[in-house]
Amino acid sequence: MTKHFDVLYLGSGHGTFDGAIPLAARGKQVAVVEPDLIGGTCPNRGCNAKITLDLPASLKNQVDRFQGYGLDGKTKLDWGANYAHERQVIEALPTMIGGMMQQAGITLIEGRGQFSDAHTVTVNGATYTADKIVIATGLHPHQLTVPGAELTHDSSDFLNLKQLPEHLTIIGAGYIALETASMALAAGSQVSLLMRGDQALRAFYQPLVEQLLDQLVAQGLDLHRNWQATKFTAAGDQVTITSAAGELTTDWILNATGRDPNTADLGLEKIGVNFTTNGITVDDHLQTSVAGVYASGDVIDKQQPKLTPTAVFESTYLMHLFSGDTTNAIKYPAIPSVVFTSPRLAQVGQVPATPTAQQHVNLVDLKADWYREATRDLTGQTLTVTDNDQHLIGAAELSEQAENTINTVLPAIQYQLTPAQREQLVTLFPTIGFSAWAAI
Ligand SMILES: Cc1cc2nc3c(=O)[nH]c(=O)nc-3n(C[C@H](O)[C@H](O)[C@H](O)COP(=O)(O)OP(=O)(O)OC[C@H]3O[C@@H](n4cnc5c(N)ncnc54)[C@H](O)[C@@H]3O)c2cc1C
Ligand SMILES: NC(=O)c1ccc[n+]([C@@H]2O[C@H](COP(=O)([O-])OP(=O)(O)OC[C@H]3O[C@@H](n4cnc5c(N)ncnc54)[C@H](O)[C@@H]3O)[C@@H](O)[C@H]2O)c1
Repeated sequence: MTKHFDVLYLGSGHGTFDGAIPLAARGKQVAVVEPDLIGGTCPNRGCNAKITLDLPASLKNQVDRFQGYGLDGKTKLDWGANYAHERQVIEALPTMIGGMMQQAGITLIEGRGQFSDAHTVTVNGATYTADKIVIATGLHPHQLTVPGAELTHDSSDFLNLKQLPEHLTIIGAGYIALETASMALAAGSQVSLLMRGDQALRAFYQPLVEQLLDQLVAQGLDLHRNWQATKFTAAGDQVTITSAAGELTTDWILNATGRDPNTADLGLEKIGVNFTTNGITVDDHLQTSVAGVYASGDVIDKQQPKLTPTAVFESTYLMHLFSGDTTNAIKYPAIPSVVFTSPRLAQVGQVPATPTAQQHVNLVDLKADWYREATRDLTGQTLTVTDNDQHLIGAAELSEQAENTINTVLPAIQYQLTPAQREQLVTLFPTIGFSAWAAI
């Protein structure tokens, strides 16, 4: 017998569960289809796994900076123990998230979903119908097409390494490439990073990106610009990478050249859901080209960064839409982003390469703040961008605590606080929050 639901989600990541759980708790009949680990990329092979491995790496760098300033004796990162801790932290997450869904009354269906019509999905031969179906199938690592590409590895493979290679080579210059380089350098690997062009982290404020690259090079990064791999060849236990610029032989290669939307084999063409190579096309209510079929999270073709906070915001919006709380179009807030390198690079809002007459840019050295002297965090900068009425409209920072600076100033941007209103918000002293608030 075909089971019918109010809402059925394809995928169980943040694009689904942050909205699906409260939706089911409000009495809607909800189903979630998932072929893999419950919770999707972020908990299992993304944010949570990565940050657990990174925290000791960034802490090690902080301890190193305090040598001769109150600490005596450098520390060593034990990758095997770091990996074991990562597993301990993340292994329980699928059961925890699945338990929260079941407790709310959600039916979990194991398997890969495929549309047979706009209201019907088949999973392992069984048929399920729903008034509304949400496609939240996320992304998968981009595959290189040059000969020998099967000799490279993806970010999940890296997060599962019990032991780091002596010489790691990373292809790409985005989030995953730089975060992995930062961790591996702290763990003592030799790291080469091959940039296809001349710019890393294209969406970020480039003067700060260049400072970040300088700092990683100072930590030992072997950085090659304009170096495009044309071939990979096995060389004993190693792999040789060929490019027009020369050859490089290495122990292990991370392909960090981006992630592509999971739009294949869903039956989208059959039911008429439009999509591009960047994801599923949606309107301002996250509805696809087919009535009753929605999309949420990374799989959407959008301008906003494909991050967990964006996926959480979208799944929560859909929960309100499906519950009848709103009929309004989605209105995205200022969405912050951070690269978890050491130092971190974080930003939010407008960070113009060439400011207009309405954008006033102020770039200040961390050194100007006494608290950064106390934290031995002295080499980055803080960027603030204000409009003609002194509202904060953008901010960025390169520092070990940049994520906390940007989190602190978010309300000033989102609610367009005036200088007088900002004065009414008093932060703890001495903290990074105080420094951040003082900077705006
Ligand atoms: C290494 C790495 C580190 C990251 N670090 C951060 C970070 O620090 N901060 C941050 O904000 N973001 C980070 N991200 C991005 C973040 O993980 C994603 O933005 C987030 O997971 C998006 O959630 P989602 O639900 O849209 O997709 P996913 O979490 O990818 O979930 C999609 C789910 O759909 C399932 N699925 C696929 N096809 C089907 C089908 N046919 N039927 C049913 N289910 C299907 C998949 O198995 C998957 O579980 C990171 C990503 C990676 C890869
Ligand atoms: N801290 C975070 O929030 C975080 C961390 C990791 C991943 N993520 C998310 O995961 C996703 C994927 O991250 P990513 O770093 O793989 O993608 P990305 O888009 O950030 O970077 C891809 C990089 O690969 C390069 N590239 C593309 N094709 C190439 C080729 N053929 N040869 C060489 N270089 C090539 C690009 O120029 C770019 O530098 C993003 O959506 C990102 O938002 C976020």
